[in-house]
Amino acid sequence: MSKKRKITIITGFLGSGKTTLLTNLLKDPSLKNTAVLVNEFGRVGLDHHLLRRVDERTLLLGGGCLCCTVREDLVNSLRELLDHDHRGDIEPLDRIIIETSGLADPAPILFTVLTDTVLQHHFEIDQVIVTIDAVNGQLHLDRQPESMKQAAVADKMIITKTDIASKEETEQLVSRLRLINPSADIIESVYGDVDSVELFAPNEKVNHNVSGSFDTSVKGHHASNTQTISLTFDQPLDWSAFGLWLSMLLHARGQDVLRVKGMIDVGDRGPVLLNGVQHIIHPPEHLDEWPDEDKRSHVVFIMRSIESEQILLSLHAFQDILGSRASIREKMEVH
Ligand SMILES: Nc1nc2c(ncn2[C@@H]2O[C@H](COP(=O)(O)OP(=O)(O)OP(=O)(O)O)[C@@H](O)[C@H]2O)c(=O)[nH]1
Repeated sequence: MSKKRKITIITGFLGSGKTTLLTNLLKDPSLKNTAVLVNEFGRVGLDHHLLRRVDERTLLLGGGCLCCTVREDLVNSLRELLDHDHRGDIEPLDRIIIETSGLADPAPILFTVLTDTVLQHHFEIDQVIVTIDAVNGQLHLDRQPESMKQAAVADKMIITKTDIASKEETEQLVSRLRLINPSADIIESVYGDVDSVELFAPNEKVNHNVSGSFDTSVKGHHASNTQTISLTFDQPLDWSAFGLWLSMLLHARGQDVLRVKGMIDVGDRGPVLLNGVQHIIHPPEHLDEWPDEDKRSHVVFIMRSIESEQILLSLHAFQDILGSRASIREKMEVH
C-alpha cells in the first residue's frame, strides 16, 4: 500500500494566531504537497494550495459522547481530496493541514479519521498543534474549558504574540502549560515565525517529570479538577493485557481522560508509543530505539474528575496479567 498522507491539526483559541501561523508555514516550499482544510468561511485562498471549506455539520453517533462524533463534512472533504490525488489532477499529496475554528474540539476530527473505513487506510494523524496567545492565554485557561482541553490534547504548543507579552507573562504561561501537558513540545513564536522542520518533526517525548519545570510563582488561578499523573512500571508490560485495561478505562471514563501518552516497554528492543485523546487511541507505533537511557514504561494521563489512586488501584488489580507493577511517579493538580 502507498504511504499514508499525514494529517496535522492546527487548533487554538479564537484569535490566538492559527491563520497567521498557517499562512507563514505555507510560504515554505517544502510544504508544496500540502493541502489545507479550513472550517470557517470567509478565508482568502492561498496561492497554489488547495483550500477546502469544511462546514461544522456533524453527525452524532450512538451513545451521545461528543468526542465520538463523526464529522461527515470532513469525511467528504478528505475523500474528495483523495480522489483528486488518485486522478493526478493536483500535486501529489503528502500532508493535509486542518485548521479548526477556535472553539472546535479536535477529538471528533481524530475520531473521524481513525474510524472511517476508507480514510484510515489513506491518512494518518501526524500531530495536533495548538496556538496559545501569550497575552491572553492565562485568561482563556481560567475561563474557557475548550482552551484547557486544547492544551491537553496538544502534541506541540505554539506560544504566539511573545512580542507583545512581558517575559514574565510568557514564562508563567509556559510553566502552567507544562503542568497541564508535560508531554507536549513548547515553541515560542512571533507572527507565525516557526521552523517548519522543527514543527513537523515527530514528538516522541513523554516527559516523565510532571513537575520538572514547575514555577511555584504560578498561583492564583481558579481551582480545577484536572490532574496530570505520570505512572511508571517496574517490568515489561504484556501489551494485550495493557490494551485491555486501557480499553476498559476509556470505555468507562473516556470523556474524563483528556489525554494519555506513553512509551511502553513490551520486552522488544524499542518501545511502543501510545497516544490517545479521550476515547480515541491512535494506532500504536513501535519505535526502533528508546529515545534515552530510561527504558522503563511511562504513561502520562491528563484527567478530569478521576482520582489518580483509582487508576493505580485498577492497575494493581490487573497486575498479574500485566506482568508489572505500576507506581505513581508524579502527580499534579493543574489549574
Ligand atoms: N503582535 C502579534 N500579533 C499577532 C501574532 N500572531 C498573530 N497576531 C495577530 O493576532 C490577530 C489574530 O490572528 P489570527 O492568525 O487571525 O488568529 P486565529 O487564531 O486564526 O483567529 P480566529 O480564526 O478568529 O480564531 C491578527 O491580528 C494577527 O495579526 C504575534 O505573534 N504577535
